[in-house]
Amino acid sequence: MRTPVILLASGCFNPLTNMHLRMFEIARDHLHRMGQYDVIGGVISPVHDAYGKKELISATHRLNMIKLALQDNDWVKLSDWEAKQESWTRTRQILQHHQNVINAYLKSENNINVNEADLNWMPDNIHKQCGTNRGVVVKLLCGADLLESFGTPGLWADEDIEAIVGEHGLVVITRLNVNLPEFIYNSDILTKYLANIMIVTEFIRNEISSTKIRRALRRSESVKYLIPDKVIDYINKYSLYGSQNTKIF
Ligand SMILES: Nc1ncnc2c1ncn2[C@@H]1O[C@H](COP(=O)(O)OP(=O)(O)OP(=O)(O)O)[C@@H](O)[C@H]1O
Ligand SMILES: O=C(O)c1ccc[n+]([C@@H]2O[C@H](COP(=O)([O-])O)[C@@H](O)[C@H]2O)c1
Repeated sequence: MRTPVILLASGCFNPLTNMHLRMFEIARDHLHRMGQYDVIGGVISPVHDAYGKKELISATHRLNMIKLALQDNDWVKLSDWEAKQESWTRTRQILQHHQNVINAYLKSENNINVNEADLNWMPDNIHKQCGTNRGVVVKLLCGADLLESFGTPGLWADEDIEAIVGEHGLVVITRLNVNLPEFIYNSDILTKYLANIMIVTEFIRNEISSTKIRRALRRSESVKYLIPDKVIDYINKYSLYGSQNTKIF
């Protein structure tokens, strides 16, 4: 029997790009082709404002843009749990929270109090898709650069990396200039849990990044077809990313 999986992408989404949405599609295709997993949902979890990364705009705006971008998406949902915590939360805790909540909910057959915020990111027809006996695994969906950041000294705790890879698992999308097999080979922890790391090769190479989108916006260059139209309208409306009086349609 296939294991039900939710793919969770945590990051800045500053702003959300078409590549963020595409990551979910290619990861789901890949996992289904492998035959071992049943991807029952996708979750986008934008980072808390307190993460404090340069140029990070408020979570309110980032959440609103994701909501607009997902309006026509029938399987990827927004989770605002991380962004609404008191402060920044480690990725390990985010994965654990989502996995615990969904499994408790499934076991209880609706009889526990799940708060509104958590109901919002759960897949539609979750009971039908999973029944009560099949535990859902929440896997971290990320790009190769995020995996590479595991090697930045002092950034991630070793025990967190071990829990993320060992208890959840990674689905990693290739990115230009990152040699994933070599990076994994050089890490003892990653090699130990190799079976839990799925590498998804994006053959239709595409280097859209939020950094490049912000740069284009600052320079009044068009970002159409790189981010969803509704997100462009929102950026225009609130003059985000230095886009005042610019032509970004
Ligand atoms: N072009 C891409 N290819 C593969 N993965 C990507 C790509 N763009 C973003 N991602 C992944 O999406 C997740 C969320 O990323 P994030 O919001 O930090 O996007 P980003 O575009 O890399 O941001 P920034 O340019 O601001 O650093 C991360 O796991 C990141 O690796
Ligand atoms: O959990 C950790 O220890 C941890 C350490 C560094 C980064 N992260 C997460 O990694 C995500 C991407 O960060 P960044 O800086 O690459 O945009 C963001 O969601 C952070 O919360 C998480």
